[in-house]
Amino acid sequence: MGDSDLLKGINLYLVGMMGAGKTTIGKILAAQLGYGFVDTDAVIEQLTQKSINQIFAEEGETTFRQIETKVLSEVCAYTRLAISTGGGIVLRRENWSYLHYGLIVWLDVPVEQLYSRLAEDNTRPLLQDPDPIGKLRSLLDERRSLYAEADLHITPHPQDTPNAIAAQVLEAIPSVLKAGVGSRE
Ligand SMILES: Nc1ncnc2c1ncn2[C@@H]1O[C@H](COP(=O)(O)OP(=O)(O)O)[C@@H](O)[C@H]1O
Ligand SMILES: O=C(O)C1=C[C@@H](OP(=O)(O)O)[C@@H](O)[C@H](O)C1
Ligand SMILES: [Mg+2]
Repeated sequence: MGDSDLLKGINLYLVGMMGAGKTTIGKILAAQLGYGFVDTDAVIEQLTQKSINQIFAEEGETTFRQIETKVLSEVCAYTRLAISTGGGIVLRRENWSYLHYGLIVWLDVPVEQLYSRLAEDNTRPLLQDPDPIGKLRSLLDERRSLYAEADLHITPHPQDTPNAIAAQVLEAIPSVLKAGVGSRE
């Protein structure tokens, strides 16, 4: 069953750290809203025909960030999408001008949990570091105040399933819509 009128067609953007569950929960939210689903990393991989690891290794993070901004600038022109972003989308000020066309949701998950989810995962180039937990901590320190610019701040409990977290997001949406989100005023 789709809750298609909840957001009145406005896009929903998930932001937050690597491993927060943006890709996983974005898919569930899209289905529940009756929206399309877009993952900016997946679009970047399709467009370049390279994995995120390959782009970082062969072209560097700056080029990745340029492509990410281009993809976001194009995706934001559509409506009725749930969009899972990459964890670093908040870094470029220009990206906020696109994100703010929609409702921005921060999935705020503790570093220990991010680490336990990603410890065996080698698809996050920024975590290919001798001290991945320290790296997660320092990235979160740099980004916390940026994530906090989101319209909605969700702090799931460690044992919450993706479905339960999606339900928390849907439940919280009406309260923030009253604040005029999506109107760019
Ligand atoms: N609520 C959750 N509980 C347990 N595992 C989760 C949860 N959300 C995501 N995961 C797992 O954590 C990993 C990272 O999730 P992902 O959706 O790719 O995060 P992100 O896109 O934010 O980096 C995946 O293996 C996913 O299955
Ligand atoms: O936090 C980051 O800077 C990044 C997060 C990744 O996406 P996820 O947040 O979906 O893991 C991906 O965009 C890239 O590896 C960089
Ligand atoms: Mg992701």
